[in-house]
Amino acid sequence: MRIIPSSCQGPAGPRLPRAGERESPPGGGPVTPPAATLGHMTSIDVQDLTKEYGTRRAVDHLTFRVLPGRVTGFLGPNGAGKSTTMRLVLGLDHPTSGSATVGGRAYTTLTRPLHRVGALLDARAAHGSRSGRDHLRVLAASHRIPDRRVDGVLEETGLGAVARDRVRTYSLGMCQRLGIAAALLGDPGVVLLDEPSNGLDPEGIVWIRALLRRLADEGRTVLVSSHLMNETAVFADHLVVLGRGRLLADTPMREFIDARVRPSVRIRTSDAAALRTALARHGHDPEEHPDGHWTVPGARVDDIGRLVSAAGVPILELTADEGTLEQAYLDLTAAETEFAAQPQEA
Ligand SMILES: Nc1ncnc2c1ncn2[C@@H]1O[C@H](COP(=O)(O)OP(=O)(O)OP(=O)(O)O)[C@@H](O)[C@H]1O
Repeated sequence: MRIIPSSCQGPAGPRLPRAGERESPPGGGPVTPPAATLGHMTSIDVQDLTKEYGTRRAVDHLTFRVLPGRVTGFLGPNGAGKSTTMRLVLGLDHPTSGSATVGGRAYTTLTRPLHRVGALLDARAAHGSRSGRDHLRVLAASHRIPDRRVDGVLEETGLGAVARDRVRTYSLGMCQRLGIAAALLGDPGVVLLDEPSNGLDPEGIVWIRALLRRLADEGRTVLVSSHLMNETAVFADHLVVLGRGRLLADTPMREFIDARVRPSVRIRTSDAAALRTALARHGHDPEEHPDGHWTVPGARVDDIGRLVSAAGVPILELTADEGTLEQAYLDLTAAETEFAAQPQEA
């Protein structure tokens, strides 16, 4: 969900159930314990989840689990169903079939939901005529959260200095920070963020990386959608990838890349003939590039370093190219991209 507002005003964002609206668990089940005692009860479970809008299937028999203690990156091309899945987890939409639960319970049945799940879906949700602080105070009051927590999350998200300014004067990055502050207000064990880096400046990007890492290290369940591959590669431990509403991958980050991108070694030399001869002698088939550097596909940097050194080849640069998340992601989703350019007709 990419959003480019000129202020935080815009269509009303999703309204989370208020404390007074809580429902008893179906069948009179146990009351939800406070966040501090949740432990293993914070996983998100998506089970055979399907959502159709008319004839359009946005989510298609999706099954995956998001576990605590790690940051899970939620990836997929435009229209893949990421936001719809998040909305279904948050009870903001009803599934056509299947289920999405948090700690084994549907979101709408949670007692003190803001203490269990914090979410940023739409940074424009805040009312522009209120100050950032008042926006959070209203939210806090409706969930019986003390005002001191409001000041805590304002400081934590770097909004302390602008807390009393009207939200309509906020930049997109400030709106994102306010949305994240709202998500953290109840100190929840589960955090869902839809493109939190959108609009953040470089300092904000570094800040969100550290925040996500801390939330995971504290044992929380963290699900973060993003279109920024380089960013996701930095903050995510695990990936869930969708394509056309279906699950394409549910795997640790490193395994995802290693399974799809063959590592190679990059070399620059002042003696190309000597390099080629030395590599060919050991069965390598290097590729020359227009800017003068060479790559050795499927090789390890230690092995190549040793053999070119033994052969006396002058080396200007020698680096391991381990493959990027972007390369692996594009390889996986190439056939899935809904809005990929159509082949031009002759
Ligand atoms: N309320 C709705 N009514 C009709 N169709 C919808 C609705 N919400 C989503 N869709 C459709 O469902 C599909 C999945 O959309 P969704 O927003 O979940 O994808 P996404 O992966 O979050 O995309 P993006 O990365 O562009 O934000 C799209 O085809 C979208 O047009």
